[in-house]
Amino acid sequence: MTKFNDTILKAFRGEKTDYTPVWYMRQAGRSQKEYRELKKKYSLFEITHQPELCAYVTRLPVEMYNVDAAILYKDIMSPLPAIGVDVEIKSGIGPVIDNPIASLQDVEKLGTIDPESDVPYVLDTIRLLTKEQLNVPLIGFSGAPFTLASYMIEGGPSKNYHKTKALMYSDHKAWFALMDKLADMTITYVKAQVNAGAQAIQIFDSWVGALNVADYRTYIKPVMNRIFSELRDTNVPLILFGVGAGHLVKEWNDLPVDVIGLDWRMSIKEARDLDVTKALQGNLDPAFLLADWDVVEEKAKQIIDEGKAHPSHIFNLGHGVTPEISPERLKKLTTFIHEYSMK
Ligand SMILES: O=C(O)CCc1c2[nH]c(c1CC(=O)O)Cc1[nH]c(c(CC(=O)O)c1CCC(=O)O)Cc1[nH]c(c(CC(=O)O)c1CCC(=O)O)Cc1[nH]c(c(CCC(=O)O)c1CC(=O)O)C2
Repeated sequence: MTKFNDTILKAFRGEKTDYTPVWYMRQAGRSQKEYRELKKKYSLFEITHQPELCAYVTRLPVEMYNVDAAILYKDIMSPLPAIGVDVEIKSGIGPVIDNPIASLQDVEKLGTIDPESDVPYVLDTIRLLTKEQLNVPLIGFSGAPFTLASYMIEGGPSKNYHKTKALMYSDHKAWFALMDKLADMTITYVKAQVNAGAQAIQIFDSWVGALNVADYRTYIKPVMNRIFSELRDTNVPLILFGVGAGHLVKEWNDLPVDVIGLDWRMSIKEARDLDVTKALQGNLDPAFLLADWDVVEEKAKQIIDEGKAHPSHIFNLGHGVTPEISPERLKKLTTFIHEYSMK
């Protein structure tokens, strides 16, 4: 195995690096033909329950694109069955939950997670990857309470989160009990991933941008503060990411996180102009990867240049790789980022 490359860990910690490190959200799976072949035989949950296979899927993009980190192949829904949520991933729909949360009684029925007995395959995959297979860091992850709750209350993906917000606004007891249960689950689950070997953690609060700043402060910030404060003890870098959450970055900058992940709606410079001091991760709109190469290069240069104005930037997309993006494009982009940022 070649020498371990810890460049991205330095960038996560806010240190200057020789080049801009890069990884892509949803880099595993999606457009790779090796993965698509596997998906004809196995569902996401079937892959994640088999550590050798799951490690293979996690490694594929590292080997194919030469990215600076791996992210464990699994879904933000993966820990939910352990606490009593009947979740299924339906093709063409996404996660579907048969027993949605509607009241405090529903919240009280939720259990707790014991990672070693509930998700041993997740921990075994991490051990396999970090002890034997990878020469770059492995990022573990969890969904955040608001984003997980949105699926648990709506019963599946949503456009407007009306049921979620209705519960949040009208039943404070149920809402805060749910946030606490999901925070406990997240903390225990993430700590287990770190103990198994994960070297950084991303918390996906993908849909929290649906809230305004005042509601974020009232209903979400305290629980996120608790999660990150408790996770600080793990000593691994902590990344927080959300979609359409530019209006929340000042709030995020107050939290004990190391890195803020931006989607493409707010530039790196705009975030810096708001006095965001944390390391920044992002933020090429994945749609660029379907455009002509010179357009991609132009935009990537701008992002790298803006990132370099401050010690630490980690290149990423503004959200996940989509299935139609070609692996060759991602490989070319990675090489370009590495070479251009070294100049
Ligand atoms: O996004 C999709 O693929 C559509 C369905 C969907 C899933 N989870 C979901 C959604 C969105 C929604 O419906 O609200 C719900 C979901 N999963 C996830 C997030 C966080 C985020 O991306 O902002 C979210 C919420 C936000 C979002 O949809 O992007 C995280 C996730 N899913 C997944 C991964 C792992 C990976 O892609 O390597 C990861 C995270 C790690 C990473 O960024 O790499 C994997 C995943 N989830 C899912 C699938 C489809 C499985 C199948 O069809 O059998 C797949 C695999 C694939 O894309 O080929 C199901």
